[in-house]
Amino acid sequence: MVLLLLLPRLCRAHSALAMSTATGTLSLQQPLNYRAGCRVQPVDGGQPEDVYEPATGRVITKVLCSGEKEVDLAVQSAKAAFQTWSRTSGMERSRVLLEAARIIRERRDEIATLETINNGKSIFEARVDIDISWQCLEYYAGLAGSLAGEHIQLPGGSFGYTRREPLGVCVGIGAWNYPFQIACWKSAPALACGNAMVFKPSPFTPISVVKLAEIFTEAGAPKGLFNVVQGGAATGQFLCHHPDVAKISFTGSVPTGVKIMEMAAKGIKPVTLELGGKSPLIIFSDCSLENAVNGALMANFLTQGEVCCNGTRVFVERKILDAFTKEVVKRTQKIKVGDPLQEDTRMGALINRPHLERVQGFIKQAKEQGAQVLCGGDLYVPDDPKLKNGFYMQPCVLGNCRDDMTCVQEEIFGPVMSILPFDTEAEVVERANNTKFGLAGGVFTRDIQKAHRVVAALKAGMCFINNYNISPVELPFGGYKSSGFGRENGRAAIEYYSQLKTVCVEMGDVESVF
Ligand SMILES: NC(=O)c1ccc[n+]([C@@H]2O[C@H](COP(=O)([O-])OP(=O)(O)OC[C@H]3O[C@@H](n4cnc5c(N)ncnc54)[C@H](O)[C@@H]3O)[C@@H](O)[C@H]2O)c1
Ligand SMILES: C[N+](C)(C)CCCC=O
Repeated sequence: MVLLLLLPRLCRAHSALAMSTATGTLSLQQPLNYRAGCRVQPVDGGQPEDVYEPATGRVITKVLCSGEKEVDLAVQSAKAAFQTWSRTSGMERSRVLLEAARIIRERRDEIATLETINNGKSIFEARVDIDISWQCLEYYAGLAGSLAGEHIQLPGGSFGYTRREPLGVCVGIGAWNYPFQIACWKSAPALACGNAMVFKPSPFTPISVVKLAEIFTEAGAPKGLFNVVQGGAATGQFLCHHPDVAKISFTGSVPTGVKIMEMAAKGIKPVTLELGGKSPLIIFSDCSLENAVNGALMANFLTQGEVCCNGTRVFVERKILDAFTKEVVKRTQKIKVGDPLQEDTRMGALINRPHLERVQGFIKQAKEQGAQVLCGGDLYVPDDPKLKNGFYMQPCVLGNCRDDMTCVQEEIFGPVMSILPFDTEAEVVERANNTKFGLAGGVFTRDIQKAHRVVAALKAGMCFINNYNISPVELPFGGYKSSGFGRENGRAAIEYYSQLKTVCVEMGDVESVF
């Protein structure tokens, strides 16, 4: 049965999906832009682009890319909302964020289902993403009421104080791997600080973020506080160049990050860049092997390996190389690939056909360069006929890798783990840092001094000891080197969505030097 949603303009009602939505059945016709508290069709823009369900390869809707006029309308809508929102107290903002968090929690399954259908990740994981999303809103709701400056005493009873003020209209540009979560990681601190936002998701995953926009409105946010424009590079450029935009927060690839920074430089706009990675995971022989194997799987195979902070360079101390490799291969072969809406599936479909082919190309090149495929790497065609055009592959473990191979140097953004033996701590730290990236890193060992020594030496923004890829929203997340700068989550993100005003107050007479 095809579920057809013909709801052209949805200003009040939240558009609930039937929870029985199954793989291969969803078809959407709702507008995907959101402005001034309503779903709207863009007033200008280019050709519609197909939006896929990766699990089946079906087109589920078309996205209309917003042009310059639509982008301007969205920015003006945000600017108007900013006038009122920026004057509210932190406690008032907190209430809206808490209510939005509550609604997300209530609609967890519905949003997770949409995310799974549009992204291809398993429903099991999508639910975790939605949990992290509402937790993020709750966390910044908690901080909103305590945002404050300081009071500084000066000579003669004079004093100064600082005010933490919002920036204005912030732009969020997202990648396709965590569509809803990325939008929450950006909007929650932005709105908590008193900003308004225009968000542009990836054109591959345009759907779930509009749900977030509806939820903010339903939670009591002023109309226009959170707007959505759709499209790719051209739409993103209109946003970045817009003179009324105060800040750009970007999640995506390094090459696009460079372009974003160049555009932002022209307008002296601050940027947060959450970019790619090729992170090291270091397994010492004194680790718990079971935990290390679990950690390596977590570091490589969530969301079909399409995760920025994945620990894809797995350095294993030679003494345990065989035991670790044997176990990791055995466990990888057991990962259930298939229909992402099935409860027991643990790996769904990659985002689209070109990306699947790109990942396959990396594996082919790895073999040509001397790597050994220890398991997986082939395309996977599920038995279910409705899934036969989906974008599946078997998770892959590569052995016999060297640091100079392309599979070890470049971000593959797919389910491909490279195993690299090492002998000493000094050697592995040097090799781990020998990369242009610096997003994350991990260490497995029972030696607590060694663990802290090694993470201190890693040139990476997010380090894990004896775990990998967990995401408490209380912890700042972001990169070193080419993986970007600025931080999302934690108290640190407040710095990137606010500015400090200093007020100097004279309590005596002015002593003029003239
Ligand atoms: N560090 C992080 O937190 C994080 C999180 C998720 C993904 N990523 C990275 O994202 C990449 C994969 O995502 P992707 O393929 O969507 O990246 P991408 O750079 O192709 O696109 C990201 C976003 O930028 C937009 N865009 C593209 N060109 C633009 C331009 N010239 N001006 C303005 N906007 C433009 C896209 O439409 C999309 O919304 C990987 O490298 C991954 O590591 C990083
Ligand atoms: C939630 N994770 C797994 C830490 C991923 C964060 C976003 C990176 O792509």
